[in-house]
Amino acid sequence: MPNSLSRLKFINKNLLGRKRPTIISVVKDEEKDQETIMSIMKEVETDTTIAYNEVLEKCNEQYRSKVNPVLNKDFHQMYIEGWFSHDLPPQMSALDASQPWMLYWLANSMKVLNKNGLTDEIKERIAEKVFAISPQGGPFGGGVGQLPHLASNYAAINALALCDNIGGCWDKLNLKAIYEWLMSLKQVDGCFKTCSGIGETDTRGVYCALSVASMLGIMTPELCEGVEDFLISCQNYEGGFGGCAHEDEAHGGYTFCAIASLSILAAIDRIDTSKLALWCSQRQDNAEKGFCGRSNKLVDGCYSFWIGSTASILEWHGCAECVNKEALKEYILYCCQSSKRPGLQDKPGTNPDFYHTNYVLLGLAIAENAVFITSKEGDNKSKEQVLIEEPSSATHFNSPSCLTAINPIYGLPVEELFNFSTHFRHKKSSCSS
Ligand SMILES: CC(C)=CCC/C(C)=C/CC/C(C)=C/COP(=O)(O)OP(=O)(O)O
Ligand SMILES: [Zn+2]
Repeated sequence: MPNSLSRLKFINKNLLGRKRPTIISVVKDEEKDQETIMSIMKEVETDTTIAYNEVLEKCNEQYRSKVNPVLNKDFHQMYIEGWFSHDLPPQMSALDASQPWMLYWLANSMKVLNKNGLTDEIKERIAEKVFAISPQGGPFGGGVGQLPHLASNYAAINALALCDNIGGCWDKLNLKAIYEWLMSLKQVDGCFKTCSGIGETDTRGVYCALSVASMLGIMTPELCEGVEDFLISCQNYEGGFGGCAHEDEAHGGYTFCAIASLSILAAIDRIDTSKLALWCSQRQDNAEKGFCGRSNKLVDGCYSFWIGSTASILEWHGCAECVNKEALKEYILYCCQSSKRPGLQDKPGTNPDFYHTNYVLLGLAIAENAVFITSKEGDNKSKEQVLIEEPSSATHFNSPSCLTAINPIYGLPVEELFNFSTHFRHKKSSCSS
């Protein structure tokens, strides 16, 4: 035993870099049956179990303390208006490479809360800021003088989609430059590098590339070549998707990127949807009620969108409801907002931020606003196409919080997405005629 303990300590310290102490329990030979081992497992206390119990206690405090809370819409709207009308404090300089993200998160949160909430003045300022980053009309980096990046380019295009073509800003986009840049990032295995030369490759990049290309009407067979196969290879034994191929750990964020991309490619039927649905349902626990992003991790409000939209897309494709939307709504209303500070948060006791405000609101909008798509007879359009091209043929059940209807694939309001993509479809057909 002393030998094996010191060997374990050596492996942990030098090979795995773990800081936690190793706990060793001696099991007598006659006790070595399944049950004894199970009970030892339950008794082990680790940083993970301590953190889990602390979070659960904080959630329970919220569930005990309030009676049927509602979404405090005016309060959260104040949060967004406040950030649109003040300079960012110096401690937010860490977000310097995420400027288009901040525009998208804030503008989108406002639209979800109130479809008329963005003033023309704010829309003009958003467009001005986006085109200051790339006066050539894209592709876009995270700020002035920064290299174009798939994630910031995605956020910049989404932010512009929320601006109703103010000042003709949609026509300033350089579709040719964006398309050629996307093609230059393509890799032989079907995914995309996030940035020329130094970028990483995973399902996030694929989603950012396909989302933008499909909205701008610049999807081509060349752009999509090998993408489906790459995405399919990211589904692992758990049923969810990792960021990379072949058994990378399944994670809510990467799973959303894969499933939304496969949905854009109308290729959902090429994956194991039942296993994915089961994995999604395993992300939700009866106790906390919200979703976690991966096995044995903590509940977090942003997965209300990453997992919630994955579940919605699966439902469109005939899977039974695999998450408990009522429980999720409770988590959001009880645990992701506080009466002390406006904005939405990850979990009780954390601070609200732009990212969580957007994704918690999107998660609530999707959970409350079921969208059913009915294809017309003889119509060979995919459900995704129907929703983008003819949102009026989708039925929306009004949400109790009266939130704007959201397209789960794009994380944008159905109406704005329709107007934006229609603009580019018309442009394309008038150029080719
Ligand atoms: C459109 C686009 C680019 C989407 C990105 C989606 C994505 C990958 C989201 C994951 C974000 C996240 C909270 C990671 C945290 O990992 P963690 O280890 O801190 O959190 P965990 O403990 O919840 O896993
Ligand atoms: Zn989060």
